[in-house]
Amino acid sequence: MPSPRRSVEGRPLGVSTSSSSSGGSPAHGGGGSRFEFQSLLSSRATGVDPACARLRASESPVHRRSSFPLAVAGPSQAPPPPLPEEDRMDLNPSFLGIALRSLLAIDLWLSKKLGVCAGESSSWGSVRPLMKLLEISGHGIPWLVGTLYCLCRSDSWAGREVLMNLLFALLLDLLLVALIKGLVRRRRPAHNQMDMFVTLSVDKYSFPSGHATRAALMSRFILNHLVLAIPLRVLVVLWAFVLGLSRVMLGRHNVTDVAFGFFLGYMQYSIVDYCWLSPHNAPVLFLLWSQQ
Ligand SMILES: CC(C)=CCC/C(C)=C/CC/C(C)=C/CC/C(C)=C/COP(=O)(O)O
Repeated sequence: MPSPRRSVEGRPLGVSTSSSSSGGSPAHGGGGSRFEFQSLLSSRATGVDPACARLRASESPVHRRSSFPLAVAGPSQAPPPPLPEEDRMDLNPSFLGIALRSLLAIDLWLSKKLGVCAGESSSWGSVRPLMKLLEISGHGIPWLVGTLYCLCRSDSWAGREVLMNLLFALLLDLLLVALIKGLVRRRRPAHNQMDMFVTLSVDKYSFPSGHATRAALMSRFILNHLVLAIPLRVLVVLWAFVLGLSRVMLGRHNVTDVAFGFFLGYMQYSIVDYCWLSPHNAPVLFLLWSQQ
């Protein structure tokens, strides 16, 4: 009977070629050798060095899971059925889980550190009124009211077209943010004071930041449809960035809420641009509005 080499854990590391060719007498619990025999055969068939294949197999958590019980089980116990190849996919969620948990921990730690205006007594508490002013500048209501007002006052078709699309962009943003907030249901940071100006019911949730989506969407919209001097263009980008930062400083959001909000707002503009409403593709809308 061939004597298999063993690892320090007592697991068979492989069987000799002679035992393999003669069918392989189970060296340790029967099924363990068969498992090794198969891995050696497959490595030879693919032209891989058997030593490397054995090492990889013994390092693989999939292999470890199936071979460990075999090493301790008695010869009378039947080996568990071999794990299907696709079972290796099970490893990804745990690795992804660890990565996500680490990212979440960094996010929470950084957000708490940056939440310097979360309360009046916070280290930057004196800047809080300024941050709240910024909050109003990115709120949905002033933007909606302002757009509707300009739409009523506009006397050119070109102006009406741009404003109609701005209104569409704002409504799309409200809808998408409410939808994602309702689905994800991530709570706002514990250090946040819920003293925001007019909120919807989903605004008790923080992912994504509605102010960040609006900031990215509006700044992209303005930069693409308003002819502005360079300093004003820089100011628009700066406003969007500082508005996003102020959400974390006020303790309203975690960093990832704002980062995803910027990304979503940027993508929303692409949707608006793609579906651009004009008297050609939405004549009813423009006719209805001109009759107001
Ligand atoms: C006027 C028209 C045509 C429609 C009104 C649509 C509507 C339901 C408007 C509500 C606006 C509103 C209350 C928005 C909430 C904005 C807000 C507080 C977002 C939260 O931002 P966050 O950064 O804290 O996530």
